[in-house]
Amino acid sequence: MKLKNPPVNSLSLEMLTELVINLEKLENDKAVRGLVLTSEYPGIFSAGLDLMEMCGRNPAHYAEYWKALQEFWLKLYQSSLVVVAAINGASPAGGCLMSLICDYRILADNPKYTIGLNETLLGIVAPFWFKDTMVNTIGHRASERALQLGLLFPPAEALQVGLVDQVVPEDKLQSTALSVMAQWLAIPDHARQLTKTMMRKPTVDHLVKQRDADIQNFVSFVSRDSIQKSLQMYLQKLRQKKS
Ligand SMILES: CC/C=C\C/C=C\C/C=C\C/C=C/C(=O)SCCNC(=O)CCNC(=O)[C@H](O)C(C)(C)COP(=O)(O)OP(=O)(O)OC[C@H]1O[C@@H](n2cnc3c(N)ncnc32)[C@H](O)[C@@H]1OP(=O)(O)O
Repeated sequence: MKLKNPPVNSLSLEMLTELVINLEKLENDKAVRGLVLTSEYPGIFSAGLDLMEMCGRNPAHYAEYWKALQEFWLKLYQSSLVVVAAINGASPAGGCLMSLICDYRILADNPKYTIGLNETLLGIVAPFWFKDTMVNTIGHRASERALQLGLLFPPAEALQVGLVDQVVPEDKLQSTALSVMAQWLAIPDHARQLTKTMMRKPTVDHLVKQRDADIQNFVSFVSRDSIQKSLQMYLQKLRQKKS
């Protein structure tokens, strides 16, 4: 599946909705057992959540957006398919989250392709289920440091901390993803799927129990004037980068 939402594959409401629909289609297709997730635009895997969905909108929109994000996370994290992320570009914040909920992560070796949950750099806080997903991958101490500092790891460091499973030359990314997929598909589906469910259930249950409260938290947090100001300033900085 190639992510295709120009210019930076941000996770807009429309993109999240389409991703869920496409995942459902693939899961319902008995001929499909695995999925390689990559970007149509080498250089950018995903810029994460769409900042335009979180700026200057009304509370009902924020709630709808957050619910769609939760839905996407729940769908992909619990997918019965083998999901391999072939990360062919920068993967900050929500882009990193999307990689973390796959089963295996391969990052192309390019110093510009950084990955991490950098929310604090924007003056916002990674929600508990982003944090849980990261802790499940790299452990508590490394997550605490990465989250507080909003670290974006270049490939060698991402590998060292365990944020990705493999770093390969850019021209070997797709072939590596296919051989990893073959290895995972050699395992009987039912045993692998039940194991995945068992490993992920506590984290899923944590969000499911708190879903409505989490939406309310997001809406009140993102509606604050101070947060709106931080996000606007961050967007402005991104735009000024060009001039
Ligand atoms: C108590 C807690 C309770 C509840 C929790 C509450 C809040 C927590 C909320 C949310 C968690 C947030 C998660 C996120 O994912 S936020 C998004 C974070 N993303 C980033 O920081 C990445 C920003 N982008 C970049 O660094 C670069 O764009 C990138 C490296 C991806 C690509 O660089 P490049 O030089 O190729 O392109 P640019 O010129 O920078 O960008 C082109 C164009 O795209 C716009 N853009 C970039 N990123 C985003 C984005 N995430 N959303 C929307 N738009 C984006 C950028 O402004 C440019 O636009 P324009 O100038 O108009 O062409």
